[in-house]
Amino acid sequence: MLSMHVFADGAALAAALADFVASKLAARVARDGGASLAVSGGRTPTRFFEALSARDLPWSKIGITLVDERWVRETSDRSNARLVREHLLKGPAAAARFVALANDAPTPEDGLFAINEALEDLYWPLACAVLGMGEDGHTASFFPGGDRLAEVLDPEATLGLMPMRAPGAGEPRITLTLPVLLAADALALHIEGEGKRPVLQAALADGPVEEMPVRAVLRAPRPPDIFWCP
Ligand SMILES: O=C1O[C@H](COP(=O)(O)O)[C@@H](O)[C@H](O)[C@H]1O
Repeated sequence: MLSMHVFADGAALAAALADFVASKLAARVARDGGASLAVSGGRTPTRFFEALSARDLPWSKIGITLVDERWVRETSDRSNARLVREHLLKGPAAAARFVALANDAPTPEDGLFAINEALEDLYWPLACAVLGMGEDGHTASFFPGGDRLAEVLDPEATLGLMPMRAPGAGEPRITLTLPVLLAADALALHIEGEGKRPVLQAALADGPVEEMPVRAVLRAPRPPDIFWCP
């Protein structure tokens, strides 16, 4: 059953999504002594990151990583890690442990082993994953036409992290796979802007997952909470 949370504006959405994520993190820290969060990049999450960074949480017990990354240096304004460092890992949240999904290796394939090793230090499964959605219906780096789309969407995928290349993706990518995301205690889908309203409507309608890969999470047995504002 889908839960749709609709807000008048991005500030109200950011505050509510920060509360949602903070509650999931706090619950896992209370239960396990630590918790992990995976966040998306792109343009949408900035306000949410700022709101979450100010929440009163035991940040030193919290690990943060990304849902997906573009294979670029952190100096690039296309870097999702850069967005996290500038807008989330500040104030109290600076005490969190951050594992980036890109490194200096020339390709995602070359860098994968080291990233997987670093990810082992986080608490699994994730307490929460926050997804975004592109206007082409991608989420994470599950792109229409992606060269490894079938593998990342495979519910039995044994790898948690995979490279991805796609015509609409720009740079080579790296992404958490669907089973890792669906194993999270809670999943949120964060969508802002009138331009994405028809995209979400189309994604919620019938049609192949390969055309709009965000359908893979919308049709999951435990679908995400959707946080939407115009
Ligand atoms: O490329 C990406 O795009 C999506 C959506 O980004 P937005 O700019 O439309 O908010 C994002 O969720 C993903 O993490 C990012 O790598």
